[in-house]
Amino acid sequence: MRHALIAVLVAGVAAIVAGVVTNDFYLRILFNIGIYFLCASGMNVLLGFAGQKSLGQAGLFAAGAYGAALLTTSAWDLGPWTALVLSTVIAALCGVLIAAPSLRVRGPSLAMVTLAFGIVVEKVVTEAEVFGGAMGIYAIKPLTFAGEPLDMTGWVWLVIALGLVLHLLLRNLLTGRYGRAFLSLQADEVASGAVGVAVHRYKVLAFVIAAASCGLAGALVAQQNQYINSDFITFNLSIFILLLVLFGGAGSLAGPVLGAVTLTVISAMVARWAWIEHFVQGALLLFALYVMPKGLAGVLGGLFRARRDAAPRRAEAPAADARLPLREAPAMAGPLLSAEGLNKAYGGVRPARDVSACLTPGDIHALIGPNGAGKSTLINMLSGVVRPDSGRTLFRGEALGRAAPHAVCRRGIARTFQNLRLFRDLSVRDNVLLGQHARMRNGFLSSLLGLPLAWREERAAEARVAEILRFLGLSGLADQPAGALPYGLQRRVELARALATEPHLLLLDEPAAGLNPQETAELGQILLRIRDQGVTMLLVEHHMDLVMAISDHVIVLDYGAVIAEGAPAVVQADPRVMAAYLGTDEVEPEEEAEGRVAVRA
Ligand SMILES: Nc1ncnc2c1ncn2[C@@H]1O[C@H](COP(=O)(O)OP(=O)(O)OP(=O)(O)O)[C@@H](O)[C@H]1O
Repeated sequence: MRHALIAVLVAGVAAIVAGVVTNDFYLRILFNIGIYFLCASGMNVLLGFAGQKSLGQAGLFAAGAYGAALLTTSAWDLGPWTALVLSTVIAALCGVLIAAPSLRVRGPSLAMVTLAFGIVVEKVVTEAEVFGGAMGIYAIKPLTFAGEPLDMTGWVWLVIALGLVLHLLLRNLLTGRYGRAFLSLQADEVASGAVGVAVHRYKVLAFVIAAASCGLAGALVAQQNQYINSDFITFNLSIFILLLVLFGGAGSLAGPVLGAVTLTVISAMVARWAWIEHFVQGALLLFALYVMPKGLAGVLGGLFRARRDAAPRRAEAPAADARLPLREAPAMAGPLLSAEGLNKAYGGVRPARDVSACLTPGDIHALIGPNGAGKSTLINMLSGVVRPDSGRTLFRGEALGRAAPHAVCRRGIARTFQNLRLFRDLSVRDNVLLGQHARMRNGFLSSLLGLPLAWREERAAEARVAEILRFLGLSGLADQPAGALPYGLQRRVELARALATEPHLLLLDEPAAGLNPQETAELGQILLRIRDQGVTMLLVEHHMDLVMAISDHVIVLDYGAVIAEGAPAVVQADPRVMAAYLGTDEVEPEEEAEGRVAVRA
């Protein structure tokens, strides 16, 4: 509520200023601030939250502007308000178009593709007859109120009102489930999919939001000016929109307003010297990138934030009475998971050769084998990160097929990674809340509108996360950035995040890697408690003491094939296992006869 009140207050003050000012030049500056704020708000979702770099926003601005122009001047002859809505929708659809490459390319390549989109649109609107060529389109219908076209003050009030509504809607969206999902995309797409975020869908959504807000701004500009031509649609505009977000503070809710106000005023001040305007923009971009990586919002936030006491960096003892949240599921007979004849080859390397395995529910299964045996590859195939070349996996009796990682997670398989994949800049709580992503029922509209369902789901997820943190002794660290914790605790946070998906099956890829002996022993106790609460586990581990102490069933891989499996003691005594670990094909007959073969890591 406090945030909403401040936003209403700022908008109210701006509206009063607009009501008092009579000078058309100043009113136009206020109008431009509103227009750039709309562009920056959407772009902030795309760049600041989802981390997708787009240099083609001018093309989306054009989609809105020319959409409004054509809809009100051509044979359609629609009313200006209808045209405003439809042109925003057209721009949003164009957003889907430029989102498509983002599903295949990333980083600089994506920036290049979006840049090309902007250039193509610029050329098309300059050359094509339907867009009026270089002359553009005239006599666009302006918006009206009570039958009268809006005057300049009316236009400013309108953009303030639209800006306020957009800000409050995006604030609802970004402070909950959707905002966390966007941030997870920016941090690590693989981990994002593994916690149940539909990576492609969320990328497209971020592009659509940015496109719709830019298109809305474009349509408003066309309707206010009552004409549009290709001079509006320049590469410079795309850079300016990017700069608005970077300078204001990417990923901050206050960033767009700070960027829009500062840069519009600076632009207006230097506008009379066109050559200086571009120079100033370039200099500001460099300044923002090098001196204030978090933009103005970051600088101001640093000034006003009270100094925090040195944060505790130690976990407390796990709470014995804490209960993990578990998903309801009908009881089933038979194995929880069975892999049948899985094969995978990377060129000449074959990390999976006809691998079959059966995981009974309620047990800790260990997957061991020498380095390069194919353990991680098997975990990757079971979690949807890697597609097997052949074979199939049945989970709870149903084939996993070619399910993507987020879909596998939704079915009840969670995982951790050999090389930690935490969302390092997010707090421990947010990391674990991301684990709850697929368990929450609030969709896009209820989140955007801040409906009670969204609040209820958020509160319920927070309560479940608090219980998981208690279970693992991490409650005192909930507000710490995950990346700032000692390594052993980061491993525990990753485990907490996986548990928050409420899995039936937990795949743990070397959870004890990098832990000291005491931490390894504590981990063993935690895994036993997790099993006792009903979660089945498949554990890849090199620490044989841990494996032998806690596993109910051990599978041994060598050169991508299962060479032994069974109870720990049986596997320990298997000569083939010994041979695999020692790198020999032979085992001394008397050793085998005496059962003296021990597995060593
Ligand atoms: N994406 C890939 N491209 C090419 N080769 C790969 C790929 N992923 C794995 N491999 C190869 O497959 C083999 C098995 O790798 P994998 O990581 O599954 O083994 P591992 O048993 O988990 O090993 P470690 O215990 O060292 O982690 C290795 O030779 C590895 O180099």
